[in-house]
Amino acid sequence: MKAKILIIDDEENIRFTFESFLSDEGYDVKTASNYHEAINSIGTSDFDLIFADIILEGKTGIDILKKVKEKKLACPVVMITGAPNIETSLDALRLGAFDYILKPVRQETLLHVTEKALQHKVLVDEKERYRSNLEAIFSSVKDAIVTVDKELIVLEVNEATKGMCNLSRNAIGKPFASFPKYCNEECLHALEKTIQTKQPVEIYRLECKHELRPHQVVNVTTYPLLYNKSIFAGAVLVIRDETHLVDLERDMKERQQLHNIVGKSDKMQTIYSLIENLSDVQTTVLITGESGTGKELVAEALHYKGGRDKKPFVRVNCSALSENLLESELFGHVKGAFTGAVSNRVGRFEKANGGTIFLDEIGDITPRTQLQLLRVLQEREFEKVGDSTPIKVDVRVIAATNQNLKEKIERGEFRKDLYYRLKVVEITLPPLRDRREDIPLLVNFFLNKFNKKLNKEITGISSDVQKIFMEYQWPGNVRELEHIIEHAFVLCHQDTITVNHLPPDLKEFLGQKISFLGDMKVDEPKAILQALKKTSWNKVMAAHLLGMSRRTIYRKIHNYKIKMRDS
Ligand SMILES: Nc1ncnc2c1ncn2[C@@H]1O[C@H](COP(=O)(O)OP(=O)(O)OP(=O)(O)O)[C@@H](O)[C@H]1O
Repeated sequence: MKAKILIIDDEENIRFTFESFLSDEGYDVKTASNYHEAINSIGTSDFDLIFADIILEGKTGIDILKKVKEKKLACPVVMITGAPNIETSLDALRLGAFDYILKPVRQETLLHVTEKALQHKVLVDEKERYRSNLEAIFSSVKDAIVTVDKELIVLEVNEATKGMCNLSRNAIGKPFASFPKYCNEECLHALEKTIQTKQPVEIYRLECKHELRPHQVVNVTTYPLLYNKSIFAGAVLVIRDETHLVDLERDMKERQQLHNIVGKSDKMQTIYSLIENLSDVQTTVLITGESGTGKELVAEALHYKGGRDKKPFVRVNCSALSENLLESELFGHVKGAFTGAVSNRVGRFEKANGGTIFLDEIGDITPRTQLQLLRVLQEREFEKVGDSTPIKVDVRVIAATNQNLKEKIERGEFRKDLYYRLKVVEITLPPLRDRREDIPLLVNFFLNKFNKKLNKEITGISSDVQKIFMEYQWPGNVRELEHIIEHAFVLCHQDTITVNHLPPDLKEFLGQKISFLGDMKVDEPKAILQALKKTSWNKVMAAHLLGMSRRTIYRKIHNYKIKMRDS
């Protein structure tokens, strides 16, 4: 764009000469013959440079200069002056004029000054842009920022500091230490340390004990303030409010449920955080864990807590179908693709477009399906059975298995490349016996569920039942607990579930435990042997039945020289 220049002079020949010299050089030139005309032009147009005669019928070029400064315009002003007025021109320089040129004006001088002034304007504009960007950042960030000089005098304070520390811009120019801070002043000490050592200081999760914001927790950082990258000039204090995050973490720690998953143990808190971190990213997730631990619930939570929740969640049980049927179920088929394919069929991948496909029991798929799946994961496209047209889909894949896929890989039954594609992130659900503290919560959850479903008013379980639940091994995990409570609901016609309402297995468990403990007093090796036989030689379960620790049973088996079935 052409630079815009204004010439202000009451002498027509000067205006004419300047205009023709500068227009010839490609500048956009306007002229004004007196002060009022000039002020009018300045008010209506943005100039990159102004030439103003020192003497202007009743006014001076200095008046023009003052007006430009008053309006905070960035354009340089060059004075045009005759020899007797040099003094005035020097005054003008002191007042901020960029330069002056002497009459009679030579063309080269004019062009040279013009070029210099315009270059200067470019630099000033650049600096101003930089400054206003910084200012915008400084005032818009949510962190409180304070800068101080080496004497701890406040140089700058941003908006956020008012809310967090009750410190406003009135503090500028005054000692930082002189303000009532209503807090433990740890930030002041951090600043003092940075001033002394010229090193940054970081305080993580500081409770500032602020009288006006009693729960406030902040991260405090101080940095040395360097001019020209090396001259130490003071320090910057940055305070980040972490209160919300700390509250959130506290809530998460006490969380008892996420979506339909129930549990408050630490193990479940870890699972909840994983789900929340993964719900909005599109990575493939492999969910592992014993049968009945809630893998499908986790898959649903990942889908419904993320951005795909309005799109379909499609579940496929990979073990329920033969290879051919599974293939057509997953990818669809066209009419006539095989005997029985009487019409076109849309596959589950296509149905899940935009949403999530949950491939349950992934460990059971055949090598051919494994290969097809690998291709979908790699290329996000597949073909229907009996058709060669590739179909592109945007589907998030979540897979689950209760099998040990690594062992399957070693046995050559599962593709390693597919395993790694599926297991971008793995969520491993703990068995119920490893999070027994969740059992009472789960029991309540299922009591509520079945009271509603079966229209009953059962309020709790007896202490014997509670004891059994807390000690039983739960090989079927939460599903088994749910079924046992459902079973008890059918038999129970009072307000409390007792041992009589439990299935025979569990009643037996209690009986065994009592009789073993009785035997123990008489003949310990016999009781251990019996417990081992009852539990199919599972030492951990036998120890449990006998109420001893795993280490104790190992030691006693060794001391009594009890022969294990297969040793
Ligand atoms: N943490 C939990 N909170 C509430 N219910 C649960 C929880 N875990 C499992 N369940 C319940 O247990 C049953 C089994 O859960 P789910 O089908 O998700 O387990 P799974 O690990 O996928 O089992 P499988 O490997 O046999 O497919 C469901 O009825 C589910 O609602």
